[in-house]
Amino acid sequence: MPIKQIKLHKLKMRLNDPFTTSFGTFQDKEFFVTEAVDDEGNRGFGESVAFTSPWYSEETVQTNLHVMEDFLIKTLQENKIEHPDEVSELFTPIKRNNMAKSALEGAVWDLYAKQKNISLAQALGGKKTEIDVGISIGIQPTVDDLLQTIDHYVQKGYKRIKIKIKPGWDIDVLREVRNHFPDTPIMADANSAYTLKDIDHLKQLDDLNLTMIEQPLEHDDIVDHAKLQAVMKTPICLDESIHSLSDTRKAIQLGSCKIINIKIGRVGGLTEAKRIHEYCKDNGIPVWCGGMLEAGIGRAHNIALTTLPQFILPGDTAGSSRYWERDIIKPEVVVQDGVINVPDKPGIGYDIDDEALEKFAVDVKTFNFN
Ligand SMILES: O=C(O)CCC(=O)C1=CC=C[C@@H](O)[C@@H]1C(=O)O
Ligand SMILES: [Mg+2]
Repeated sequence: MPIKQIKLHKLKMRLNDPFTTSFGTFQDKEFFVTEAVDDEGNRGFGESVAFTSPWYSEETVQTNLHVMEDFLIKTLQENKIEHPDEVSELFTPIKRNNMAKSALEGAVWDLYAKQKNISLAQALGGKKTEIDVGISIGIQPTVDDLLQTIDHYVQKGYKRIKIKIKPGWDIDVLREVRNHFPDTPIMADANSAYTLKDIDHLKQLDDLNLTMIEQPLEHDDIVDHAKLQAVMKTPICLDESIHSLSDTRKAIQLGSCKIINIKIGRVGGLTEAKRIHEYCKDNGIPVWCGGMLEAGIGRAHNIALTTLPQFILPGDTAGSSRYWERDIIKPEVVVQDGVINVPDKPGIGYDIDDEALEKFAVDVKTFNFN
């Protein structure tokens, strides 16, 4: 699948609304659309997910650019790739920087699927033709705002509601939510806002029939989470702690969690995401596909991954309009009654809106291959 050229389109897009988590609030999103072109003119696309500040992980838009242009693209230029699974192997000597790796690997996967004239879902081995999705709601100004926002999305049929929590905005708020929505699948994402000192406080969550509590403790912990899971009925789901199949194996063996949130960028790409999926399937661990407020290309990759069988819980892949007035793909991702129909066109299955790509681009770098 010889690549002739890689392009890094740096985009800046404004979210419809500010997004608040236990770390803070932002509304402008900068990221890279990666483009891999072959000598037949096929174009494969990926999308980076690191934010402009290192609050979710150690990576940022700037570190992604540095590692892609100074290391990863060189590695792709120096090696002939026959299958996208080879990319993560080639990138192994470069430590961590998973989001940079994933952004480029995603473009290679999309290019490969287009060259084979199959959908990305088929290339990954996925069989589902539609996927159930939930929605993630950032921290709201008041409980009433939260209840109204939840009601809006429950009426739209989203299959699960994810609520951000942090000390001072947790048990009472969730109790209020549960009173208003007694039968709706509800989960909470703490983004590492608690420690084991909060163990008794967190155990109150067990009365609220949550589907899970996501990443309650430190962003790189699996030992304390095992201690917490041992005394909590509510399943713990790990997000930030899981960067690889190796982390997954250790977390499952230690009993640190009962559910894994797989984010393609966080684990270094689709090949590693597939490996984590297979391990969880073999060990009876449900997985779901997390989100990083992606634009349409990242959303399309998440949809393709979610067609694999162990993605049995609704993920965070909402419709494009959840975040964007205008997306960079055509058609946009649409959710109907909490369901997305998986596109069966070659590759990611959505066309790139080149006009939108140009409109939101603040810089484009081109790397030619010999
Ligand atoms: O992309 C989406 O719709 C979900 C986004 C989301 O919930 C998150 C994105 C990034 C960090 C966190 O705030 C949170 C998460 O941890 O899953
Ligand atoms: Mg999370």
